[in-house]
Amino acid sequence: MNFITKLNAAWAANDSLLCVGLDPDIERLPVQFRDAPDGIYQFCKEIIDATAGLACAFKPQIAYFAALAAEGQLERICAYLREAYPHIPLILDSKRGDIGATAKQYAREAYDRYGADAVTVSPYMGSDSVEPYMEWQDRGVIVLCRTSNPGGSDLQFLQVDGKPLYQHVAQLVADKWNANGQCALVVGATFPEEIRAVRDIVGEMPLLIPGIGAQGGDIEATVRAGRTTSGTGMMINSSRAILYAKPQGGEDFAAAARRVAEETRQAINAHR
Ligand SMILES: O=C(O)c1cc(=O)[nH]c(=O)n1[C@@H]1O[C@H](COP(=O)(O)O)[C@@H](O)[C@H]1O
Repeated sequence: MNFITKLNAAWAANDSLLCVGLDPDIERLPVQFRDAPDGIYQFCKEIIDATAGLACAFKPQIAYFAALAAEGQLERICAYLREAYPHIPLILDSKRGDIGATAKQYAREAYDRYGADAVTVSPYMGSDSVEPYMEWQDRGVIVLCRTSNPGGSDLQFLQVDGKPLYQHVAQLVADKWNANGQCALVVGATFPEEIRAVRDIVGEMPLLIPGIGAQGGDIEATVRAGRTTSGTGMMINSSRAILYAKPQGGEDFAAAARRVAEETRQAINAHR
């Protein structure tokens, strides 16, 4: 099953547009996981089990693993996701971008080493830097377009031939790079007007939308701007707000994560 088909099925199966981000910051993990040799894996596994019924995708961010030489634990997390929840897309967030020969190695890393269904990539080195990913025709290529961070405006809002640069990226992906129908775009929830502009350019193409939760993006404005005619079309990511949800009453961290994930899923669904 290819990435887009799997994503469509996951949207329907869990009635969810919520992507759960796996960004395990060692300093914020519950104390029992910090010194354990496989503590990052165990923490993420509990989060995955607590939220799998509520998510349309999981998105591990590679930096949290690579910084601690914990790629082995990321491999185990990906293997666990593929085995226990094969119907939920696994997005490796590594935001790669390099010349073709090197990009091919990054593609092998994402798709073969980690078995990801999709990977995030930067568009700024151009067509030949994303072509190697397209050789894996059943996998997704998620291209940065209008990122959620304030500094994204430095370049992405530059006017080029009468329109902002991020709109050129959306047009290029829709017209050329998406020939196999395997692309998606990243647009931040912190920029709902730009979500709408991108949706107008790309039709039904899926959007990965980080920026709700810890970054303060507005869920209602996001969903209204990004939904497709079928009320889907988005993987709305939340990482820290779910991973480090504050337990209430007798809850543990996983129950708190599940509660916040469910509240987020419902808040999204209220506006589809
Ligand atoms: O590609 C991404 O996932 C991404 C793009 C973007 O524009 N903004 C953004 O925050 N992200 C990622 O989405 C996640 C957001 O995390 P929270 O702010 O904790 O929900 C992090 O893993 C970021 O690296």
